[in-house]
Amino acid sequence: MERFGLVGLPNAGKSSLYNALTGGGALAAPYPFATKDPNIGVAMVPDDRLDRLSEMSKSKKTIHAQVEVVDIGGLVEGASTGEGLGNKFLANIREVDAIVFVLRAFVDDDVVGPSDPLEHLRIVEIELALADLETVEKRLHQTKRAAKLDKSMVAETEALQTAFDHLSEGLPLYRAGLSDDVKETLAPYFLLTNRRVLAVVNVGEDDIDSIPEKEKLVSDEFNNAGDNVEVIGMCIQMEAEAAAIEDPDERKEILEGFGLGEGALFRMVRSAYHLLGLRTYMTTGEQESRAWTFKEGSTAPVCAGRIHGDFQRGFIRAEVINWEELLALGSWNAAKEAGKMRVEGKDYIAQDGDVMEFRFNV
Ligand SMILES: Nc1ncnc2c1ncn2[C@@H]1O[C@H](COP(=O)(O)OP(=O)(O)OP(=O)(O)O)[C@@H](O)[C@H]1O
Ligand SMILES: [Mg+2]
Repeated sequence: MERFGLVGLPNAGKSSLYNALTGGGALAAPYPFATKDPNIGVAMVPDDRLDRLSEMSKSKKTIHAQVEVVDIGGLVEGASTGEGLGNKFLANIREVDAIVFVLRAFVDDDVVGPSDPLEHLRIVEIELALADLETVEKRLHQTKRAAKLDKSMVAETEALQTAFDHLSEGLPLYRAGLSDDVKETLAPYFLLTNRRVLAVVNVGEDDIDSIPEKEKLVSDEFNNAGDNVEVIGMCIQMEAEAAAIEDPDERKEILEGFGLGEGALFRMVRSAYHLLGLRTYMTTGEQESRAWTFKEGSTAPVCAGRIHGDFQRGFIRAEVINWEELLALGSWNAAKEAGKMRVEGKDYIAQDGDVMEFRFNV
């Protein structure tokens, strides 16, 4: 399962966001370092397309895609050299697929810490870049020596040198405009900044109207990050309160009452999912309708393998139709009879929103 890691200063709202996403019971408290050990939970990826297919098929079960969320302790200036919880927490985020920055913009005198999201961003970025610099420096030292004897080490050495140059200027790698080749060469080092970032700007309850403005403030700051970064503003406190309500209709009412529309959590999970290059295909039937996650560009057999290895090994063909088209036709059988079902082979590149059924033989 893909993992998102929440990163930010103490009291930024990480645990509150974690609770809102996972329904989990992480301690959210108005003092720094409330979180010491990481909380790990599962968040559902909401998808209206799946709900509608499930309704069409009168499915007994509806199973949404899921992602894992990791809530870690707050980081402070000097974390990369051991301040606060120090380097320990950095280890907790090395293995996440995407980093979510939680940047505080709410003002509350009872909750210590700055309320300027740009100050939060500055500290978080410096600490992550410094941690990466340390990793890169150590490794560069070794590969430089090795490259003298072994020419196959040259590309790696060059990639590390490029990373070193950017990081030593305090520039996180997602802002450095690295080529795909360099990025890939660096991938085995699990660098913290060699990946995409979703930044959540956490505004106060009385400040909902300022969300677009705060989003822009932070987006502008990321102007050299290209499409490696997405920014989303929300009031985590209110989103968390709404998310705690079990009844979906009641929750909707509360969100609308707050003036929050469908709520920002759904939007956030979808953005993060998309940012990671993750896509969804669906299966639907009387037993269940289910969303399956695949990496953009995957072939039909790879998608089939998400269900079961045998589906991939013994793949023969896939029957495919776009979800909206299927919905308009009303049922799988109707689509078949109308000749709208496409038969695709092993080279087919799956598309987001495909509904598929696989034929296989093992
Ligand atoms: N948008 C908001 N407006 C007002 N208060 C908020 C908002 N978001 C979070 N808070 C409050 O701020 C405090 C800190 O939140 P939380 O514990 O989630 O932070 P954290 O980032 O997990 O901190 P730590 O790093 O110490 O674990 C909590 O009391 C929480 O209720
Ligand atoms: Mg916390």
